[in-house]
Amino acid sequence: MQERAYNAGTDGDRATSGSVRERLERLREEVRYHSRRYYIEDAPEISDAEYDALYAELEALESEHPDLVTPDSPTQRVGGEPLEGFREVRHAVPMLSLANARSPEDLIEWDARVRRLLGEEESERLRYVTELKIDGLAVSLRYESGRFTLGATRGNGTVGEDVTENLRTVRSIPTELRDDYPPVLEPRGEVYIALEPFEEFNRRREAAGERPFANPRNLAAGSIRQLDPKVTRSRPLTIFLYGVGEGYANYASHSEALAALQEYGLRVNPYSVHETIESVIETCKRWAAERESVPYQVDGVVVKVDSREQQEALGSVQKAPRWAIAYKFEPLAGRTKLRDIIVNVGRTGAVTPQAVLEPVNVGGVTIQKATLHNEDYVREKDVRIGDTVIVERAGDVIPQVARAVPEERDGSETPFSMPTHCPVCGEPLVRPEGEAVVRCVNASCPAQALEHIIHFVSKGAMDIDGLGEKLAKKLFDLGLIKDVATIYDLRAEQLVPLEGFGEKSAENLIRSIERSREQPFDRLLFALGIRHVGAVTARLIAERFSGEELLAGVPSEQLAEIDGIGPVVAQAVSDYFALDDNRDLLTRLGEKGLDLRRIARGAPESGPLSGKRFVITGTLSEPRSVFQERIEAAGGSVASSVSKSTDYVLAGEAAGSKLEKAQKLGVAVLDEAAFRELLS
Ligand SMILES: NC(=O)c1ccc[n+]([C@@H]2O[C@H](COP(=O)([O-])OP(=O)(O)OC[C@H]3O[C@@H](n4cnc5c(N)ncnc54)[C@H](O)[C@@H]3O)[C@@H](O)[C@H]2O)c1
Ligand SMILES: [Zn+2]
Repeated sequence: MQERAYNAGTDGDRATSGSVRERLERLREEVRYHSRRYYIEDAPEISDAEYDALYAELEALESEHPDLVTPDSPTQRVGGEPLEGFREVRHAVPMLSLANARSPEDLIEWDARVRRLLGEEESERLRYVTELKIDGLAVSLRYESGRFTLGATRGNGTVGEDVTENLRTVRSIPTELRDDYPPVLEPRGEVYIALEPFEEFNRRREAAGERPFANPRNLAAGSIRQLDPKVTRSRPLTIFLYGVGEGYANYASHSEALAALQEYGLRVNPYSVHETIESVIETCKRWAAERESVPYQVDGVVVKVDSREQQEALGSVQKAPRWAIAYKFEPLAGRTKLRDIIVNVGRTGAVTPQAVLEPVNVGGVTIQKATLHNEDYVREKDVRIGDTVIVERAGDVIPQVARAVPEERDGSETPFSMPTHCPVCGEPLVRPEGEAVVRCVNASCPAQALEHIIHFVSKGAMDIDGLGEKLAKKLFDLGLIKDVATIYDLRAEQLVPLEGFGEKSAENLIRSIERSREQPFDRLLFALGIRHVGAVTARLIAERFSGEELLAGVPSEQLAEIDGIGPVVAQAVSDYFALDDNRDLLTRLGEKGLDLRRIARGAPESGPLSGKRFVITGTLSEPRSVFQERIEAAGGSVASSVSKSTDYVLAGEAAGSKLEKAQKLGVAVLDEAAFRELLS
């Protein structure tokens, strides 16, 4: 299996690639190879999305040819074999995998099947539980008379590895349960590492000259399947429990079991209960849209039939129960061709290489451009023009080229070299010492002015509807706008003769420019594009200082007194206003009627939470937007960072630095129950 695995999966002309039997065997070999890399060696070579695509192809082909399905096919077996060096543990109740749903339609189909199997009468009391699908390592914990006696990995589902000593080092796994637990209880869950500690861990590793880990899942799995518990202890592992193996019969339902686990002192994955599949779908969609608000890696939502009796009636097929299904989020990675590498001059003069891609759908968004960060990155990753590349979208970060696929090269690919002169103004570029970034330092470089304009009119900034990147460039090239202040001098007559404009659309644009004058001062401050000043920082500054005050000059020490603003940001802001050109710009904007007043704290409206400022952190039983809506409906508001002016922090599971900050500042912290009470 040294042959490059994924070639077969992307083979265009399948009819010529041998008989179905051969193709099946080749796919199986590939899937087996990558399963071994993933489950046994904790060192995957391809992304989950790529693996899932291979697996789906195998499944599809097998379902077309059911007679060719062999019992040793990866579709028929769970995970991997136990590692040597560990004692084997035979699971009393098998630890299974989950069937996948990739769309709401899949869930509807699954619901119909469940109802059909249960029969009409039973279906009437059908309830579902939804939980986030955590990307970590499945383990089973055995408690006898309330004492932790045995911990095991899933292994191949029937036989796992004894990792008791390693699990003892995980602080969120209690050695003793509290309250009245059953004599034998086997809670099951996922050991994982949250994103923040993962990044911190990698930072420290890199500082020590060691290689960083690719993702939290690999680090968590590698840390548990580790022969030396001392190493495990040094890893920021934690656990969420989401089920019970042996001892499950003590509970009438899944949700009852979860509530009990919580009573015993175990950390339970947040969950919510639903009466209909529509409500389940709604929740799945919300989580998909808000997956980035979850402080640990999740790749979907698990939907489970709540009643234990119903679960038993439904039973299992092959390697997964019929009573549960995983709604998978769209992968945030895709594979495509790199057509070209161009360089982009940003509004701070930073010159960054950008990938021009063959359009590819990544997590529901079509991507045509992605960042390549800087010259060193391109060199280290050896990304060449013409390469097949893997593109990733992580959080709200700009898509990036994660790596090239060198196996796909045909020799026509060309390496990239950074230009020596600014592609926009022609001045020589400089690379300040110790920096990875190449810059154009020409203050009158038009690229910077144009980038400023594009940022200024964008959605999060002044939000001028109808004035997008393309049009901004056109107006700039025609000399109709020179800087952001001149946007407000535009007249409809100037627009009408332009291609794509009529009288009506010209007036519409002028109207939306007019409207943008009413944007609050923090938006304007953000729109100016001051280095390091994002939307949140702008708001913090605008709460304290007005435009006039900033124009008069606020010393950086005074800015740094604002909670949430550090010395670097404070310096950048005071530097900005120290420049005549910048002061002049703000003055001109003020003359054009833009609001330079400080924004006062939100005036109280009616409602039990009127005037109260919330920050939401951690994972709650429902997506954050649900809670935000409730807060706003009750007259409160939600901010993204904790400061002295925050009234409450609503904290779910695995709340990180925001919770710490709230505690430090003495801000009241609410859990869901306390929040509900406050609302009523
Ligand atoms: N990159 C690779 O090379 C590679 C190789 C093999 C597998 N994989 C990845 O592994 C996954 C497939 O793994 P699988 O078949 O073991 O199962 P799965 O991850 O799809 O589903 C079952 C597992 O989900 C986990 N889980 C998380 N939250 C849960 C919850 N709330 N309730 C119940 N279970 C929960 C449990 O560990 C359980 O064992 C895919 O995401 C696949 O992409 C990747
Ligand atoms: Zn330039």
